[in-house]
Amino acid sequence: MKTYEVAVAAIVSDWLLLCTQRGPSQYDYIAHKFQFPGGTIESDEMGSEALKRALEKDLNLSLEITEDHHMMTVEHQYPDFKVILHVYKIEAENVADHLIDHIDHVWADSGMIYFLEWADADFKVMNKIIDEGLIDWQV
Ligand SMILES: Nc1nc2c([nH]c(=O)n2[C@H]2C[C@H](O)[C@@H](COP(=O)(O)OP(=O)(O)OP(=O)(O)O)O2)c(=O)[nH]1
Repeated sequence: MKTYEVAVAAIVSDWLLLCTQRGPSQYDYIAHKFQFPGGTIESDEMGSEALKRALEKDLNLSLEITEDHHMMTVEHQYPDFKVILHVYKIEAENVADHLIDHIDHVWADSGMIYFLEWADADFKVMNKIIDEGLIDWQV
């Protein structure tokens, strides 16, 4: 079964998390789910390089990302493939994102985050973001 290594970003700005919504997919358990922005790591790339490339391509977002930003790695088995998500934590101000490859996005606080329909692999990451107090409740 195929395994994808994916570099994704937990982008936090002003105590809110950037959550992006995928478009259609051949797999209904992935289609239209919320996810962290990012992309598949090519064989000759570091995760941080793949992530920088994906954010520029998908969000027109240029950010300084190094391996020092690596926060955690999680694995998840979907019915048809496995993903290994390498998660990078990016704290930035005035992030101006422009959706190119997603159908919607939300800057979520810790109250809203669990109301979104996430890709299953992402739940462990969200729990860590909440545990670490990276995002806040907004009134
Ligand atoms: N980007 C991203 N992918 C995720 C997340 N969670 C998760 O299970 N995935 C899965 C969905 C995809 O099957 C796989 C690869 O992600 P990808 O962004 O490269 O997806 P894709 O198949 O649309 O690839 P591409 O055409 O954009 O290159 O990882 C997540 O939080 N962010």
